[in-house]
Amino acid sequence: MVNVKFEELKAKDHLPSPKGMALKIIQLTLKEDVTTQEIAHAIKTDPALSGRLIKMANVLMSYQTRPIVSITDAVMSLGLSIVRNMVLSLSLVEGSRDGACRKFDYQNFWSQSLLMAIAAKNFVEGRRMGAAEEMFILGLLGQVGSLGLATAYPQEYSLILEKAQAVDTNTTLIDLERTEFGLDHNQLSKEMLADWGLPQVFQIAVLHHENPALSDLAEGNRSWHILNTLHIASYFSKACLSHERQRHKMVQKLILSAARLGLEADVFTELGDKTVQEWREWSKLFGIHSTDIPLFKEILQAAPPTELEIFDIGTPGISLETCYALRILLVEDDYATTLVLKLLLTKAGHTVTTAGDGVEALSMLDKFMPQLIITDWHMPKMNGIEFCKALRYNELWRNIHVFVMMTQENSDRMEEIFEAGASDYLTKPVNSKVLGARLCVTQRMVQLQEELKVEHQQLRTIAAQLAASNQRLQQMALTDVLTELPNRRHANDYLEQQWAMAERSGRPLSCMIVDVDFFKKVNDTYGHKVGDDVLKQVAQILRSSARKQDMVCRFGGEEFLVICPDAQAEQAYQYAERLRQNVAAGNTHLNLIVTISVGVASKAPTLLNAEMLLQLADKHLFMAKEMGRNCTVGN
Ligand SMILES: Nc1nc2c(ncn2[C@@H]2O[C@H](COP(=O)(O)OP(=O)(O)OP(=O)(O)O)[C@@H](O)[C@H]2O)c(=O)[nH]1
Repeated sequence: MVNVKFEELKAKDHLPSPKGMALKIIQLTLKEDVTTQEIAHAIKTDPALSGRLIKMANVLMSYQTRPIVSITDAVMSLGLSIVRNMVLSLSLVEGSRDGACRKFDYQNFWSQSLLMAIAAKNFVEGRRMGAAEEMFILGLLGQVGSLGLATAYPQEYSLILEKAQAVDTNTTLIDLERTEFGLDHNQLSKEMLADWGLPQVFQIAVLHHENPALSDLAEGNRSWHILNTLHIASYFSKACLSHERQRHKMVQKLILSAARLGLEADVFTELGDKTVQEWREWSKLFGIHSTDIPLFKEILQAAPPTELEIFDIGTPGISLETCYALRILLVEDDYATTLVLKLLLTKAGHTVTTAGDGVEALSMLDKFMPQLIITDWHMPKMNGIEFCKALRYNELWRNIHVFVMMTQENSDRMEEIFEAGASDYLTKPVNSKVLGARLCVTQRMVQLQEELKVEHQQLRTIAAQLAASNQRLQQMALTDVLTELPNRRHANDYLEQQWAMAERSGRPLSCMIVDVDFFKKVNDTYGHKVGDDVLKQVAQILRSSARKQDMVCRFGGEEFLVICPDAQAEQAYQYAERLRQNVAAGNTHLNLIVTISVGVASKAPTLLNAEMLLQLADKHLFMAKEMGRNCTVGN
């Protein structure tokens, strides 16, 4: 449809096109077997064109030390295709300085196109991304469709421009053009470039340069860079030629859009001023007007970009998906790059904090513990490599994931960043798809780390609970439930231990078996419950009467065993007597008179083991019972 419309316009010869000698030269360049001499000869037949071409070649090739003095020289230095496009551009400018469209400002059109051309050339030079001479031509012809509409439909386009200016939005102009002519100025530019034989990548760039988000070019490839450079160059030219208040706002956005292409704020500011200066010089060459524009540094000082404004920079679409939001610390000295990256990451759902250099970043780590740090390589005070090393030397920070951002030129020094401890790298300008992919891997790793941490914590809690319940179980296994005294098993173990120690050290050891007298009677008379209470009270008296190092145990039924380390027979006997008297004097349940009989045994050479010591104590207990109870029998 668009193509049909274009063919119609072309057939009627209504579009601006190279005329006369220029047309002949262009046709000549399309011949496969054409020689440099033939082209040079053809150009020379038009002295005015030759003069402009040599001037233009010298300005474009200003980085060459040797000036271009002849047409042959120009064709040799610039190549056939660039010379051809230069002839085309010069011829168009020459042939369309004014026209019949009343509302179309022809002077301003070429003035802005020239500014766009120089900007495109300089922005590409600044990043070494492509042929600057080609970008110049692309910039110059980038809006040629508007001139085309003004030439083909002077009256109708005048009315449309009037209507569009009333609402003052570009979308409206495009809509009006489509409705009125069946194609808009960008579509017409594309068709005209295609007709003149300019490469397809240029055609796509002019078609989408006002809104690059509409193209489906893969971010980061050459075509994407050409399109976005043209977009910024176009926006730059509009900003420069707009009113002061409007310009301030546009420059802020411009700085941030340029950062997306890897042009840091300082570099971009310098390039901007250089472009304006060159524009004034070039304007003389093309015979078109230029105006005074303040230095970009001054514009920015008056209104630096703020975080709020970054949400409206109209940069190419971003496709970062977040499955797991990360805490990210961004360390970068260029504020424009910082703002743009922060926007990318925040939009993707991550929490982002920023630092201007490594020293500031380190001082922030105690308060903001990031899961990922994205740091620039080149920074003042402490560069990215030193920063990485500082992180890896610290116990608390060594597990933080770190991406180091590097320029294309640094890519051969990549091993340095990994040696310093970086987890990964990003090439500037950061490609949002690459960043998204790297983040996805980091998100998965951080998520696993966090899950592991939780699992470890749960395991530690379970282990602590197990240890506590084991201890309780062990305690229960060794404790008598009724009296809460160590039980017979515990008593036997302890006695064995003490026996072994006494054997080794030669120190004394005694034990005593305590038995409640006539206990059956208590049970029979008062019942089992009262019997239990009496046993508990006797246990209590025995425990409170014992020395620190003695162990009082329930040995079974109404029998207790008291193990007395470091006690001679004599001492043990006295101690047993004291126990017996305390029990007899104790206030027991229902004022019952409770007495005990005690059999004491002390370690002696005739006793070979703990078992024999116990047997002796039991024998003495039996004797005490025989003697009428409530008494003590010892060695
Ligand atoms: N209430 C209660 N009685 C118990 C417990 N363990 C053993 N007995 C009782 O203690 C009594 C011990 O009786 P005997 O062995 O005949 O001895 P005794 O009546 O104390 O007489 P002598 O030891 O000869 O003075 C038995 O009736 C057992 O049932 C217990 O945990 N609680």
